[in-house]
Amino acid sequence: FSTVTSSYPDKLSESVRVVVRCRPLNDREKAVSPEAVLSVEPQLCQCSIRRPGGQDDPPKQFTFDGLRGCRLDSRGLRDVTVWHRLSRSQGVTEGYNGTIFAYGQTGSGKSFTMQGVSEPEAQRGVIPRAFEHVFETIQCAENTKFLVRACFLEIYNEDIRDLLGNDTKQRLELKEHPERGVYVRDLSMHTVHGVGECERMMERGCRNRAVGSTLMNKDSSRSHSIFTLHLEICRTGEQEPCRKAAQKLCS
Ligand SMILES: Nc1ncnc2c1ncn2[C@@H]1O[C@H](COP(=O)(O)OP(=O)(O)OP(=O)(O)O)[C@@H](O)[C@H]1O
Repeated sequence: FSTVTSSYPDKLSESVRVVVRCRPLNDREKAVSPEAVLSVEPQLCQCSIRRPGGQDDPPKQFTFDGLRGCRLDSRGLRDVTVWHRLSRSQGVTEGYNGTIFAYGQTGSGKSFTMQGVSEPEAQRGVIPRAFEHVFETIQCAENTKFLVRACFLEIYNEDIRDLLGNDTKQRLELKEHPERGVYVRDLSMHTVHGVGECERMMERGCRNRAVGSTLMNKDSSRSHSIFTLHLEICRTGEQEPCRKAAQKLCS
């Protein structure tokens, strides 16, 4: 995607960036009201919402750091760039902490956006793209050693569970340490060496997630999950201490 230009800037002074994704109407929504009330202008990162039936009312307009529409045609390719860059934009391999999380009502496409599907390429999620980015960067890095460890937890009804632990039903405690900050006690950590290992852990953890059903989404997850990659970055032959950074991927 690197040759495709995008209005989504590479370097922003803001530490928080908001990218909006609009999903196509599903069959239930089309049956209720086939009228499209949302229009998007990805180049301007703007979307407009019209009141249903209010043809004469001016639409409400919103601007974000990036925007991806529903279509996956040739123009959609440019929109994919936004997604691709989002998953690459976090500087975890340079020692900066980062979080990517999806926010929206049930059925809006949070899991689909974060996890996605392997085919077509354009529908791959932010999480697999972020795995690739981290390990591609590690492979290309010179004079630097990396230790990568993963953990995966679920928050469901205020309870925290370790999706990769020996006992995935056990409730874990949230603690705070003056140097470490907020952490989950007894959360298991797993050393990972590549994208395949991360994907297998993700699959294993997802099988242990609580899945419910809502009127708006028959596969509703009803819970939040956080997959974290913890990196230790050591420059070989230098005296400076190793840096630590974490990339959190939430859905
Ligand atoms: N961009 C998209 N294109 C096509 N289908 C989509 C898209 N986004 C979501 N969907 C479909 O919409 C349904 C709901 O998506 P998803 O499960 O990701 O929602 P969610 O926001 O995670 O919901 P919940 O909070 O209830 O878990 C799924 O069947 C998914 O395949």
